[in-house]
Amino acid sequence: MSTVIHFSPDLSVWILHNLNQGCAPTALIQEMQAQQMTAQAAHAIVAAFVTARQSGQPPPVDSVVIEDAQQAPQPGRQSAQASEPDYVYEAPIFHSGSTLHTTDRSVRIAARAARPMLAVLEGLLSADECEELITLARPRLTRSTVVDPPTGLNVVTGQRSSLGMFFRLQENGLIARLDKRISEAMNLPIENGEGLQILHYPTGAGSAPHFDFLIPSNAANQNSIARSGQRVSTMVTYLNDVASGGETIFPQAGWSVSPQRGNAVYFEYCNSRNQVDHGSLHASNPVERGEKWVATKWMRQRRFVSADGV
Ligand SMILES: O=C(O)CCC(=O)C(=O)O
Ligand SMILES: [Fe+2]
Repeated sequence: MSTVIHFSPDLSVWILHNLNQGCAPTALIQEMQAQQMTAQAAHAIVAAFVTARQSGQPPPVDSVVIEDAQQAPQPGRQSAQASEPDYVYEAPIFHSGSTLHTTDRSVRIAARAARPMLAVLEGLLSADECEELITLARPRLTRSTVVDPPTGLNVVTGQRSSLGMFFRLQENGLIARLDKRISEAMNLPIENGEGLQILHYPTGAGSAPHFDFLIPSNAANQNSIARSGQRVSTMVTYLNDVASGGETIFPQAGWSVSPQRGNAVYFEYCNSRNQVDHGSLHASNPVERGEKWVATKWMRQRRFVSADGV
């Protein structure tokens, strides 16, 4: 199910003007909320404009479509939507400080943001580890054909789509070492992690804006949430340098993270009240030149148990 949010030409002109002036998207969202628009509608509209700008696409004309999972306001439901509590930013799960120390590697935190909570890590993986992951994953890649916005999985746009595969948790020595290091960096137990996912984006491929958390109203997610709890955080590690394009973008934060081999972007989006942060919306810009490889780790609230019980 999806909902169309219409907006006026005046609003469109206002958003474009302010973005061109360098206004922060969050400031626009706040102003729209001050004008009685719901947080969800304001987020969705501004995110659509920012995403279009960052990916060189034309801006939306007079409407945006959002999934019910994003809890879109519908005409006549404004008051119900307005009363929905905003996401409460609690103390991050993530480490504080400018360097984090895992068992076998110290990793520098190059930058961080609070809302959404995200951080850029330098040198989480060595160049050799990145190469080894690509070598092991390459023969096992399958096309990411599932386009499923409610789950945030494998959502691919562009003329070509990405290819992906999953390693089983600790399936060999290298993966065990990396599962341990990445879980330490994410400050959660190794068993809360889903198996490491490798994605390969050929030239032209990217991913559409999506959330990584599971949408509880989606029947397909309910069993998974019952088994392992919600997803709470993501670590995307870049396995190669991309000649041009392929940035991970966070439209609502106005952030764009360049893919650089061994570096990673971390973000979290679920608090102890089980609220999920719609500010964690993100996408991969299409790869303009070269190719892009990433390793993604998703963490759950509890030990991860897959559909087949392992
Ligand atoms: O490739 C990226 O930059 C983002 C990957 C991503 O969003 C995901 O794996 O969920
Ligand atoms: Fe994602």
